[in-house]
Amino acid sequence: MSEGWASLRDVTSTDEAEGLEDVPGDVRTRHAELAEEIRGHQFRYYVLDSPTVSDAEFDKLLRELAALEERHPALATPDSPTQQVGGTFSTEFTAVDHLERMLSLDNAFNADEMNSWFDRVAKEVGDAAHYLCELKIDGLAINLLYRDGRLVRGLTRGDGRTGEDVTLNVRTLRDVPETLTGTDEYPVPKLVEVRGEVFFRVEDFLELNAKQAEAGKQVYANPRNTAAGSLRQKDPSITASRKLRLICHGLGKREGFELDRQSHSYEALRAWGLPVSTHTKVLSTHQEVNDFIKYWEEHRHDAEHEIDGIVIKVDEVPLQRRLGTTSRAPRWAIAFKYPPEEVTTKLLDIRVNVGRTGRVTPYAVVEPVSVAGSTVARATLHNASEVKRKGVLIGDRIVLHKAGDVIPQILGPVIDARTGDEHEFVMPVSCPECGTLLRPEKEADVDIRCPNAQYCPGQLRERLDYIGSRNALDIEVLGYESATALVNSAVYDNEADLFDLDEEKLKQVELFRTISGELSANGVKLAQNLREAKERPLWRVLVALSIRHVGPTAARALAVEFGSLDRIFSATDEELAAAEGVGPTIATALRDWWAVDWHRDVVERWRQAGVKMADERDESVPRNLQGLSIVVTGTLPTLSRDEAKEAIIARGGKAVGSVSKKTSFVVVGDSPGSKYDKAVQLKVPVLDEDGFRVLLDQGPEAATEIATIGAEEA
Ligand SMILES: NC(=O)c1ccc[n+]([C@@H]2O[C@H](COP(=O)([O-])OP(=O)(O)OC[C@H]3O[C@@H](n4cnc5c(N)ncnc54)[C@H](O)[C@@H]3O)[C@@H](O)[C@H]2O)c1
Ligand SMILES: [Zn+2]
Repeated sequence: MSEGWASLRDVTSTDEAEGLEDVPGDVRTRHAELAEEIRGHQFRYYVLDSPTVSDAEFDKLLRELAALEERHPALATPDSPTQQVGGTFSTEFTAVDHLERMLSLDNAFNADEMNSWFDRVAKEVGDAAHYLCELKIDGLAINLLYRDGRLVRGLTRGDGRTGEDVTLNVRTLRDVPETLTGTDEYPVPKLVEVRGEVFFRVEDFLELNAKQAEAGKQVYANPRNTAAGSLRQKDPSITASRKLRLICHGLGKREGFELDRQSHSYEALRAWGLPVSTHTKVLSTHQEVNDFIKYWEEHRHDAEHEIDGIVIKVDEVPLQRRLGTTSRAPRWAIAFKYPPEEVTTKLLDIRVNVGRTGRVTPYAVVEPVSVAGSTVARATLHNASEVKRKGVLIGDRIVLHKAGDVIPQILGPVIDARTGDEHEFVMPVSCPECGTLLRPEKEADVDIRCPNAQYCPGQLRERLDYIGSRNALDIEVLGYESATALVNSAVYDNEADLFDLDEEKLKQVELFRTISGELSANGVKLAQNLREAKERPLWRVLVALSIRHVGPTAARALAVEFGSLDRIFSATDEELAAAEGVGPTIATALRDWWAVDWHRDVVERWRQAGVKMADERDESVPRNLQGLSIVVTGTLPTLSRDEAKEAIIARGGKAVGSVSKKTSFVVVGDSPGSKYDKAVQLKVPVLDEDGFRVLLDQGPEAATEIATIGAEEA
């Protein structure tokens, strides 16, 4: 069990005899410094809505403090941040006392800490508890006081005893009713303090930022702090202009009614006309709770708002009373916190990279940092103007964001952490790989490129690496390392040479040679792979040519429509435009590409080497999926994802990537993830592989009959 967590709850019941004067001086100093630093962060977070460290770093400081106090319990005086509800209040607002204290929550960061909490609950009240599991909304806490069903006050949490009066602001939220309704079962109460969270839905936050950007204003860094800043406005009309939302998750002082389950109080809240979460569940076993935690960790971004964890509460109010509270948090609840998605780290350098199409993009090298469960050392910056827009300097402390599998992103600098030693990034004027002067392709382009496509080693390497990728010819041995070695060797000048690489030639490349001068196992494999790759379907060959805008989707469409490379390159603009998903941009790109001499030479040399440049069209395949959009997700039992897509396109359908109302069918295999959930939510017909085969063979009507829709399937 973690020490920090234990101390948060155990300090009051300890019987250690050490007094404050017995604590070594250096420990006392460290404790005082740490406490001071924490208070500073709390002030910036709660009062200024502008923290300078990430939540994860803040939590780490708090835990360090708690660990000191566990070793030296005398340090845990009532004014220590470990013993208090975190906040404070600003003089901008009138300070008003809560009728009943607002508390914080204790945290669990892993399964062990969760188990310790379960054990503790069981020890106090036996195993009888039900667990109310909720999303931990990343917003700011609010306390609404209703007297005889009328809203009389809205307070921020403040220090838990006293909050800031934000009644006028709260009144502008459309989720906050002025008067409560009631039902027979839950009549309007005489008095109730309602606790909830004010937040931005992700969608609304992005919209707000889009508007800011459009108006040329600074975008907001994160929804939580923006929500806090939006609510705590002197001018309520500003609050009113933001789409702030509310979800209620508890009660404070109450008069004139009694409820024996926390979950019943949510029914009451709903009956009174207050919003509660639809994701809440009452569960009875530890396993179920752990599954809930795990489920939401994987589906963290499926909620309409940001979440930073799960809150687990003992549902029975009498048991809650028996468990009681510490000075800062209830013992009957715990917050399971997920790994942070936002951290701060140091921006060590900004370098540039030359891409497959010559685009030169800056990227950030950062001090390695753990975020969203993986270690990040690099982040993309897209282009020079983005570096400017973000306002980051080399040497800055920066805020880094990473969600799930998405590429890490720099949000901006921590201005207050600047020392004066930082310096501006300057975009190079010439290509770092070949020295050619960089320039935008067209005057208005933000991107600058190396125009030396035929000889730039950077571009050659990136293109060759791409040729080997799963998107293109799918050649296992042809990865970044092989591509680099080939480009640096005498046997490869450009793509034209690719299919001439046989055993003899590969033996001349150091990477593919053993110490005794033989061809290595990888070399043998590469030669073999290249021979096999000559038989790949047309769309893969087309992708391998690295024509701008012609990725797998467009290439598949072109292959189905025209059947051969010759026909694609000799098609008129009208003919190209008639192909599903092929627009004028792609038509122009194809034409521009073909106009370059050495490009045509590549095609010619590949042809001579025996690369198949046409698909045999199987006329027996019916075009029975025309006009349909089909999503394939998860692992199908026998078909690969690519095979499934090819089958769809061959029949005139569209294989699309994301589920929307316009999707005709969603084909799901094992572990389908959020696309399946979305299909259920939007009531899009869902097929398994068998159903998919019916769709391919017999068409949409037959498939609709056997599809499952919405909640029909468990
Ligand atoms: N970055 C900084 O400088 C800085 C400074 C201070 C605090 N913080 C961050 O603020 C948080 C600490 O604040 P805290 O004391 O409010 O603790 P907390 O946010 O960990 O938990 C308590 C709060 O969770 C909220 N909550 C959300 N969903 C809930 C639900 N379903 N049920 C019950 N409560 C729910 C409540 O408003 C409650 O007050 C930490 O995440 C900490 O990192 C950061
Ligand atoms: Zn170059």
